[in-house]
Amino acid sequence: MSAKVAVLGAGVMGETLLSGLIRAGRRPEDLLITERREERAAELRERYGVDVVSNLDAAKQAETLVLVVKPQDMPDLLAEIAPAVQPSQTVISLAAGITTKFVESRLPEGVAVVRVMPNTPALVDEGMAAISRGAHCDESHLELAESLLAATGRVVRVPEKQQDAVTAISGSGPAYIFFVVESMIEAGVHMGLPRGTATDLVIQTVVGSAKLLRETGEHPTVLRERVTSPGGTTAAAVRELEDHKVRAAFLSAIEAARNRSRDLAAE
Ligand SMILES: NC(=O)C1=CN([C@@H]2O[C@H](COP(=O)(O)OP(=O)(O)OC[C@H]3O[C@@H](n4cnc5c(N)ncnc54)[C@H](OP(=O)(O)O)[C@@H]3O)[C@@H](O)[C@H]2O)C=CC1
Ligand SMILES: O=C(O)[C@@H]1CCC=N1
Repeated sequence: MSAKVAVLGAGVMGETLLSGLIRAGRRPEDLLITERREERAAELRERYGVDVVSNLDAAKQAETLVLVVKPQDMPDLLAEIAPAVQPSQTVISLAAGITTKFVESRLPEGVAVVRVMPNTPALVDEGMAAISRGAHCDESHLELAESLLAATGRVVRVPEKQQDAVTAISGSGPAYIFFVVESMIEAGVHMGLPRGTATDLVIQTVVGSAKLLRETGEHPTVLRERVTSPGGTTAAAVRELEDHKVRAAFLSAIEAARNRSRDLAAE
């Protein structure tokens, strides 16, 4: 068995990981991908110079199998690869809600399974991934998963019982930020700013605020207070956000994502 890494299901997240591995210096000949639709397979072959093979061939040829299909497609994928998977291989699942137990129970006894929750900023090497060990993992399997995910950003280890909450925070999180960005741009346009100007203002404000959080290490409340002059504009805005229960809405939204993650394995 070669040291190949196979990405099974190269949609949004699979391609994000694949492109990160190539940017980090992995040779296309050490990578394999699988795809259901021929036109998508051709596009990826052309873009990255990687071989596209069947799921079964990927399971026969690669030492590491990274499963990146939708949770609902996992049972079929696992049934397809199970006859070829051996305990010497490492299986890394990126699917929301799918537990290591779910994967282990559908593969031969003893296969090491690592559960990962990545996010799409990995496309610009600013990803946040959380990894958890399955029943048959040792340190080497976790280090293998870390080395793959570190190609596209930060990696932390979490107990698997935290993965549904992680999914709701950092997995889905970019969507909440984009929702805020869209809302702020629309507000700017509503007040008469050209759309391009509003977009530039909002994006730089988000990037600058994120850097301020990361580089100062200050609590967000402290940073928000620094923006909030007494009796000023920010205080007027924050009062509206509180009146509209935006904080409570975030709590409910993120709990809904967590609950959805819990339900996904049962579908
Ligand atoms: N998008 C995100 O931000 C994140 C996604 N994830 C997880 O990543 C996984 C993929 O999500 P995402 O990339 O958004 O979804 P996509 O639908 O974009 O990607 C899934 C890909 O897998 C293909 N596929 C499905 N079944 C098979 C199969 N049996 N063999 C080979 N390929 C197959 C799909 O083909 P087809 O188009 O024909 O269905 C599709 O191209 C999910 O489990 C999700 O929970 C995790 C974190 C973040
Ligand atoms: O929406 C989803 O289900 C996936 C998992 C986390 C982000 N996207």
